[in-house]
Amino acid sequence: MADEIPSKGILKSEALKQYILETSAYPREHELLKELRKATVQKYGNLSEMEVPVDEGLFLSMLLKITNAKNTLELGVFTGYSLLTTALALPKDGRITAIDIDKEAYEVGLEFIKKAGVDHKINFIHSDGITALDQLVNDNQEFDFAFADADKSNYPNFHERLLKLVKVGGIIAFDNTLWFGFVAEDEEGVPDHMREYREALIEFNKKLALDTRVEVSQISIGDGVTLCRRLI
Ligand SMILES: C[S@@+](CC[C@H](N)C(=O)[O-])C[C@H]1O[C@@H](n2cnc3c(N)ncnc32)[C@H](O)[C@@H]1O
Repeated sequence: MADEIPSKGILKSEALKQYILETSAYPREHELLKELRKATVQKYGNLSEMEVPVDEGLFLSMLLKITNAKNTLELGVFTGYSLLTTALALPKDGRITAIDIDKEAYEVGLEFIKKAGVDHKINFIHSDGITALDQLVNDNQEFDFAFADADKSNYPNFHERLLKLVKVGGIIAFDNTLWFGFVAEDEEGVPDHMREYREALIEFNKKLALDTRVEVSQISIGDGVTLCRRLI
């Protein structure tokens, strides 16, 4: 199929990816995350590649715990793999504001979120990201952590708003910043439907590198997560 998504990852080989998943990630994956992953494949087939991979989920979960995050924001929910991961990682009184234009996909995951007993932590906003973020800025909301995983061409616009919403010292994490490794490949080798985001992410990565308002660390997990710690 022309619009198929390649298998996610930037590792040297598919075998190494499988090694990581089978040795340390799958054995640690919460039962309901496993169920959600299966239900997503069943309903969405190859599009289930949009979910954060299991090893990245474990990384995000640990990051939330070591930073003692309590009030978080998620942009780009899909069926909720990263959302359920976050909800499981946060303390009992933790809160996640989750934004997506696609409510149907969120509802696929909601069943598993409820089964896990963490739905009370979630405030789902069915909206386009920019509109919802502008509203949160107007309402003077403040977050400890934000995970951005919606449309990649909007990352610069999300970033400006997230810098107002995440507290100084808090983390903004941008997913897919190495875009299946395509950011380091010539455009000719990139499937047509993935070129726009490749270009956008190349520009965004350059911008972030020069952005003195944040400390930046490019994590080579999944297909790249960039952590920005707000400095001012
Ligand atoms: C890569 S998926 C998110 C995957 C999710 N984090 C997970 O772990 O399963 C991207 C999601 O962003 C949503 N999206 C894309 N553009 C958006 C926008 N401008 N505003 C809000 N949501 C958007 C899509 O509907 C899709 O569900």
